[in-house]
Amino acid sequence: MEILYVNSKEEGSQKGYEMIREALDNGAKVFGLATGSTPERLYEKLTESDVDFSDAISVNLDEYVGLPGTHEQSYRYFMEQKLFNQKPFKESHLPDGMNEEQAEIERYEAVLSKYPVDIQILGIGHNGHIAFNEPGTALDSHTHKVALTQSTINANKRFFEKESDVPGYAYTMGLASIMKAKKILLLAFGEDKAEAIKDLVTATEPTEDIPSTVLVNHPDVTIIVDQAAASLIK
Ligand SMILES: N[C@@H]1[C@@H](O)[C@H](O)[C@@H](COP(=O)(O)O)O[C@@H]1O
Repeated sequence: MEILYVNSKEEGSQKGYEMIREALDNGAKVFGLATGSTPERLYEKLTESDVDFSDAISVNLDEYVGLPGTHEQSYRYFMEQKLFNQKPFKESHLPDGMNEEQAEIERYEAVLSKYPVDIQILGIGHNGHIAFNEPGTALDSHTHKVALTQSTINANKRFFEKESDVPGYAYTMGLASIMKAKKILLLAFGEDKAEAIKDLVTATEPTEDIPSTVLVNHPDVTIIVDQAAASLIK
């Protein structure tokens, strides 16, 4: 696990941008994408550049259950606004929050088998969740439906008018699905991520209590942290 210390979100987003470009230049075809505030600046940098994803495929980590892709808080809508409208991919895949559970799990697993991820961008939740894999998720999990924890609902309610509007469930790639990516790039910015980063980088083996620790066994993980997120490990 390589840790890249940067001074700011801006510098970290620039580094992330460079790594994505490098992957593309080196022939990466499938990009695993994440939502949330963490990769926003990185996506902005991609949209401002001359990068061309028209031969590439994107697959996203997760989606809220019950929100159609046209809903402003859906992750599909987020990706369209932040990246896809400006930089279209040949195909962009996200879980479909409106599809029935079993059908959606099967459909998305087929997508992931068809398109193995070359480079996966990840953020991290306060409780160490990655994608929507909450503490207690099996380390060998694949795409599944998850009940969001109160901690995650609290963190995400800022995007909704009121807390009761936050969906209680999501479809998410599992921890084993994420581990299949050839390369993983986890970004964390801000003091509120310091605890989660400490839990991750001090872990010696994976534990279900802290989903991010599954990454300890991945051969190619880079973590980009700003000073605030690194404040408990430096
Ligand atoms: N499902 C997403 C995660 O993929 C994301 O990493 C996390 C952190 O979000 P933020 O980057 O806004 O802190 O939030 C959500 O729960």
